[in-house]
Amino acid sequence: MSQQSSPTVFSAGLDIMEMYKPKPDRVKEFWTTLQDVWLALYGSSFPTVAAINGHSPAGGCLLSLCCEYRIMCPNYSIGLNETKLGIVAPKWFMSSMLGAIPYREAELALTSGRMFSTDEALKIGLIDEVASDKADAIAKSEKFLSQFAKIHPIARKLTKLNLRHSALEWMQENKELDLNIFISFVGQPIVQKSLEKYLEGLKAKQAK
Ligand SMILES: CC/C=C\C/C=C\CCCC/C=C/C(=O)SCCNC(=O)CCNC(=O)[C@H](O)C(C)(C)COP(=O)(O)OP(=O)(O)OC[C@H]1O[C@@H](n2cnc3c(N)ncnc32)[C@H](O)[C@@H]1OP(=O)(O)O
Repeated sequence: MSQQSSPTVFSAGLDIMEMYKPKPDRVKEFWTTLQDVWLALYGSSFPTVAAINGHSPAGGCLLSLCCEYRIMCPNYSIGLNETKLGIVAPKWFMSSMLGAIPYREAELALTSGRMFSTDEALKIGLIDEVASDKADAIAKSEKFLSQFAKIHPIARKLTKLNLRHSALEWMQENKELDLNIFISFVGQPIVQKSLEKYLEGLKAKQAK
């Protein structure tokens, strides 16, 4: 459950203003912080559930994909919509999605930057359950977690971390490479132009 300033947003993803005209003194910290959050959450030895009580685009969707189980409230949207911004979901965003939905669904979703409604997300397996509201999402999360009381904690932890091993190992070994890809990618004029257009679209939507 994220504690957000907007009651209808679980997480709006990365701050686009950090990628639009990025400041050289901030960009490294920005990206390595995200890498570290992913490593900590995706690689957590604890069982994790995302109670998604709001829209969850891109980085927001990624946060939920780090968890083993996703419960979402109705009438929100979720997905890795990066291509809609003219950017590319990094390899580890993609592998997080592939841990939840079949390759074919992921390919269609990622290439089109599709955002799914709660019901659509349930249908493809991007979320595991629908909750009627925030309290129900918390109750369902507790129910999911309580099943592990009967499972040996070391057996559960090693099983989870073995399943996630190759993605985690890739990141641990390639943090610097991944950072350099990010910096050179967002620095391209064509990418900056796309982000500018996307931001204009957000502002125009808000002005309506
Ligand atoms: C080979 C190459 C390999 C690798 C490439 C490397 C790197 C590139 C990949 C980087 C990965 C990126 C991940 C991301 O997370 S990108 C961010 C994606 N997020 C979005 O698209 C969300 C956009 N926002 C919305 O859809 C809506 O705002 C939302 C969240 C549904 C809420 O809607 P609503 O309540 O109606 O609010 P408004 O739309 O009116 O927005 C209010 C206000 O917030 C600003 N805003 C919204 N989201 C963001 C954001 N993510 N960053 C910055 N600002 C945001 C919006 O513009 C409004 O601002 P204002 O100042 O006008 O109040």
